[in-house]
Amino acid sequence: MPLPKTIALIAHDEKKDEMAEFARRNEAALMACRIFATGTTGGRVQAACPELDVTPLKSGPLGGDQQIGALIATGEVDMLIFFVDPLTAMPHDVDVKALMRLAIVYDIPMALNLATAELLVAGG
Ligand SMILES: O=C(CO)COP(=O)(O)O
Repeated sequence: MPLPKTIALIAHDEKKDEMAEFARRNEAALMACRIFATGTTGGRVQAACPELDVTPLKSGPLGGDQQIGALIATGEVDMLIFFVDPLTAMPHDVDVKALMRLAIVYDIPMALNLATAELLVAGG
């Protein structure tokens, strides 16, 4: 199954290396997609894979999660890959929860860890 046309990529700080490696490993599949990302994540992904079509939004704590939530609500993002750090308290935890809630409300595929993200890009 081909990937959806538009994907959001987000990684908390402790997971950004993992996201950059994930993007590199799956660069061929991601080439077919428009990618939205929170600010710092987008910069890391673009640096790792300069050929990818990455649109960076605001950094997560400054509203980036909410921007991606709005894109899900308007049907402009149809898959979410979000490498969450479960061991660090976040000042914008409510934004993170709101984003996950919208992904559930609009029933888009959502991966919150590497294992699930690999399944999604493999079409599983
Ligand atoms: O905080 C984030 C998601 O909640 C990620 O934001 P950055 O990609 O800007 O670090």
